[in-house]
Amino acid sequence: MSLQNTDKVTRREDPLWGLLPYLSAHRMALAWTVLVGLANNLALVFLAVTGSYTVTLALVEDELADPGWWIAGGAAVLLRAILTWHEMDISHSIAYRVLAALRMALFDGFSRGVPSRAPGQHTGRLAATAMGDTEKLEFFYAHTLTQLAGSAVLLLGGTVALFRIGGSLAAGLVLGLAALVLLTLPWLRTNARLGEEVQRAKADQSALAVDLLSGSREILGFGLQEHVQQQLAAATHTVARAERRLKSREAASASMRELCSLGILVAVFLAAWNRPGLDPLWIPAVVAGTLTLLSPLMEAVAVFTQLQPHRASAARVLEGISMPAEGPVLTPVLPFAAVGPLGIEIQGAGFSYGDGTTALEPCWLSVGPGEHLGISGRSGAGKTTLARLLVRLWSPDTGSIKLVPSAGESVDVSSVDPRVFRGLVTLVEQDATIFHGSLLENMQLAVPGASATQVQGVLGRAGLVLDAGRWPDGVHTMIGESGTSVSGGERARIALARALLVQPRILVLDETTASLDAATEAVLLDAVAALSGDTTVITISHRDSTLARCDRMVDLADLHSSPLSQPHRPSR
Ligand SMILES: Nc1ncnc2c1ncn2[C@@H]1O[C@H](COP(=O)(O)OP(=O)(O)OP(=O)(O)O)[C@@H](O)[C@H]1O
Repeated sequence: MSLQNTDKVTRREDPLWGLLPYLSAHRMALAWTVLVGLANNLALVFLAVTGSYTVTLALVEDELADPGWWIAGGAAVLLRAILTWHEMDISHSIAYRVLAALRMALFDGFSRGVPSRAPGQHTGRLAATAMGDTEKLEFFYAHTLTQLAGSAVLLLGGTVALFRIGGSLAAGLVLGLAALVLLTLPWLRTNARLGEEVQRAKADQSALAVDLLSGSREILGFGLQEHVQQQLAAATHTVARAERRLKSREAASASMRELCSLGILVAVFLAAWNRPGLDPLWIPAVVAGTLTLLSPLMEAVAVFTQLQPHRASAARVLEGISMPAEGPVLTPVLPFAAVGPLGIEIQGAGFSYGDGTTALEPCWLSVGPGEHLGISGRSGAGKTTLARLLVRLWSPDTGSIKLVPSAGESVDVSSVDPRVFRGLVTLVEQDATIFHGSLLENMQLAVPGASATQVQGVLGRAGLVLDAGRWPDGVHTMIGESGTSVSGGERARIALARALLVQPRILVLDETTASLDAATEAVLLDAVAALSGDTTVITISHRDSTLARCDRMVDLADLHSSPLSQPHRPSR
């Protein structure tokens, strides 16, 4: 699942093309940018030609050009002013749209595929892809692609125009550009390697920054500040060194391009000079026009030398976007609108992680609608894995998990519309994430639009009373990133309240109360017990005291045989 492993993406297609379908909504805007850029470049070429001609005429012949030339020149200046402003305006707007489209598709992919948390996967690298790679590609699609398309048209138009003046002039341009491409080719591989080195160094730096920020307590606790500073300095140095090498290479490439530009200009000048029948007054205009034409063409060649790092960025983004869902939805999606509590039927469900580790041996279990079941088991038996299968974060490799309504057909969890399913089954884990923001904002993640009164009510049911001393702004009190300002007990109550707000039919609690003292746990268990009958509850815990109030208790180790041969344990 690692984003560094690009094998999963189909390599038959260039990843830069592969991302285009995600931008298809903006294709008209992109095409318009190409047209505007092209018109702007043409206006510049026209301005250079008319300007040079009128100046040459005045200097050499001591004669003012016809008013038509001045009017055309003035119109070109005006047109360029308008087009430059418009180009800047639309290219910024399209850049933001491209960035938003790529990031939305990427975060969709991450949210589908990231729950597996494979060992090679790192939040810092995912962040580097979401921030750095997408920005690089935003520039590519919003500016570079349009620039390349415009340059191709300019090259064609310029060659035809020069050819009409004389074949040797066009030959000077084409041969000069061909020489530049030939000189550039051997550098491509090294440029690509250097570009990728920079991206890799930045991704490593991002991963390190995430690790250091999340481990700040350990850093202080173990007195590792100096070590951390050295690590950061080394990572920064690696990025700087890679960037320096890339920049020097780019500077050398730029010098080579300028040399070739000069060669082309000299060739065009000599060809024009030797062109019989060409009025010498037009020679500076031809050279000026060619010079203006060359600037975007040279930039296009420069872009070509830097395509490979863009390709690598596109491959990483495409891989993120194409992450396979860990809990895919089976088609057809079945209508499921059962009322009342839901039971669960687990039939031989087993699961292995991508690295082949068997996390859960096939197991069988029936939970009746409205039942409160407790599951215990040794550490590493697969309890958390089972909880995540129940809420469809992942899909079982073997067997099935079905929702059982009080009346009507059972339905495989994978066939239920994801939006419907999220309202039916909710999981609360021990380390439930609290997001940066206020208490209310955290609660509204579960139910957007939930009112302050609703939130207060549900917090009260979970045993969290918002007294003014501790919660000065009530539900609007900020609780900080990862819930920095809340205690373990408060975090557990907030997480439970957030789940209760959804009013799920099935509530799965995975060690939710594990870090709480007996009194705090009792409050939470009371809130859970009050659900009995309306909501099916599955409580996973090591502690017998936590499971004591369940209707029935099972040990995960006993579930690996079919229901008939499972050992019988007395109900409460
Ligand atoms: N992302 C992962 N990749 C590979 N193996 C994993 C991953 N997560 C868990 N495992 C392994 O799967 C097995 C089951 O893990 P799980 O967390 O489900 O057990 P558990 O019963 O909840 O354990 P505990 O009671 O200690 O929390 C363990 O052997 C664990 O090492």
